[in-house]
Amino acid sequence: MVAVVKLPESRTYNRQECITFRKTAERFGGLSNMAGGYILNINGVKILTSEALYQACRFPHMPEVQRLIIAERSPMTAKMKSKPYRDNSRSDWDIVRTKIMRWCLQVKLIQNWDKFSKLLLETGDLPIVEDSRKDDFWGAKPEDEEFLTGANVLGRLLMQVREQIASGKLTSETIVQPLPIQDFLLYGQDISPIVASGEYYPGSYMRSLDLIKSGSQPSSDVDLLSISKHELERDEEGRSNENLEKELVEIAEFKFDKYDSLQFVLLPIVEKLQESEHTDKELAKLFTTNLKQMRDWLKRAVELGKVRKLSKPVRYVAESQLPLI
Ligand SMILES: Nc1nc(O)c(N)c(N[C@@H]2O[C@H](COP(=O)(O)O)[C@@H](O)[C@H]2O)n1
Repeated sequence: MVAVVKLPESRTYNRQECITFRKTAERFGGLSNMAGGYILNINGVKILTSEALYQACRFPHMPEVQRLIIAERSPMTAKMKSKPYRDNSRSDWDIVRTKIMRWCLQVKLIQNWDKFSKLLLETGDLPIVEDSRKDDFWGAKPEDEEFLTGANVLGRLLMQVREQIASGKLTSETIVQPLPIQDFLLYGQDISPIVASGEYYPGSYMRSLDLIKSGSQPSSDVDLLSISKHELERDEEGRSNENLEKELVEIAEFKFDKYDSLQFVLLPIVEKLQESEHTDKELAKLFTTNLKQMRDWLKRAVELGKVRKLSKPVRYVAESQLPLI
């Protein structure tokens, strides 16, 4: 069955009554996805522009293509890199691309709060329009000196985000949740909730992700406990309730500060280290993050008394070696 995608209606804008942008060096050029200076961090991966992020989202099933796009310094080249593979974009691309673009803009905002919120608010309540020579879906094309016509979807999304800032719905503290769509992946990993600092909650930690997807946010040990209870009820892998009870207790026994967002990160790392010891490099690779970030997490886990650092060679092991399963 072929899905029919309804295209948004086209509008005509009077240039004099709008904020328009075409080149990134212009007064409002920072609104463009091509603008530099708005660095993003998704799952511990540094991404230079929202354009590169948006294009990478086409290919959750082709991590090697995502890497090619993200490795590019120039946003335009990142877009060009996606061109040869476009026919292999995720099959529901036309249905999800607008949602993905909104999510990309929210991520750009949260991780560049001061600069991007200021720029958006400086547009007042004027219509925002991407002035594009050839794209009347994301932007609007000039009719003449005065008028532009197009669906201007990017401009409309920017106006929505502006409204969300003004109403306080989006703040610098907001956690941008991953979209509830199939295969929302970066380099084969579920995309994790996004926070301003770029701190990464590994997507492999399905218990917290399940909870997030179900609409509530884990905020304390109690919530983590209830996730495990949930798992207890729906375990289909033949794991005995007794062992799962043990896991429940193990997880509950972590005494993280309730506001310590690291709780989502450290639990899966400690779980991994309960299976066997690992070096920091191995862990960084396993959790697809950089070495410095992994060392910071391990330092915190050691401080919390959950992980022991062994020497010669340096490696890590969980303090509690009790098997979880
Ligand atoms: N080719 C091109 N040149 C520019 O200067 C642009 N601003 C854009 N537009 C941006 O391209 C993205 C959409 O890409 P798809 O065509 O959907 O792959 C989006 O960020 C537009 O704002 N394109």
